[in-house]
Amino acid sequence: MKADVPKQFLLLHGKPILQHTLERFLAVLPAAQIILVLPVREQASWQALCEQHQFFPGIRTVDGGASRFQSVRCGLAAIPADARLVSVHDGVRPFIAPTIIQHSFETAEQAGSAVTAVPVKDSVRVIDADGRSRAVDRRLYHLVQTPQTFRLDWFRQAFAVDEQPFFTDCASVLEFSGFPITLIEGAYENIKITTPDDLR
Ligand SMILES: C[C@](O)(CO)[C@H](O)COP(=O)(O)O
Repeated sequence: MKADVPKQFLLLHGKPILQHTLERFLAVLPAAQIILVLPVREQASWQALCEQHQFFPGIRTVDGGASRFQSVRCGLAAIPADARLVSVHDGVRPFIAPTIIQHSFETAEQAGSAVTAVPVKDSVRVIDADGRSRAVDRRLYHLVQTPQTFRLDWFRQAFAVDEQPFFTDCASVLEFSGFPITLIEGAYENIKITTPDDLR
């Protein structure tokens, strides 16, 4: 992001991006237990931001790990044993629609998993080992987003494996253990704020 502060703490309309994201979930699921996973070095800054913006959501915050997989595991350890579903969302996806959050939980309740995704709109080319590119059928591809919601028992079993280099999201972790992945319709505006142009 080329900023001095972590991107989830940058202000959007005067509020930290992370606050926007959490407010979306709190509005849809007021009774859900939200666990915020943050790197240990960011915990104090987040508390300071909450004070500054008078944002006291009463949610549990835990220290993350060295990778996305390890951080999700840290969050998982804080989930009560009697919970049925777990949903993982990127803190930097503040434009998540309430309807998608609801649909994600409803689908996971029925199917065991609900992974938000949108069809690819542009043409797609794959770069082969020899450096040449070739066109592929874009109808075969979806762009994966969050939330990603799962049965908690599947999730715990899947996250007990050793971390693999191709784990880029929770869906790839559950798929590795053989659990079926059900896609639900996401939204193009549900962007992951990653680079300065995303913020604009
Ligand atoms: C989970 C995700 O948002 C799906 O597109 C993405 O894989 C997260 O990637 P990151 O590198 O952990 O931000």
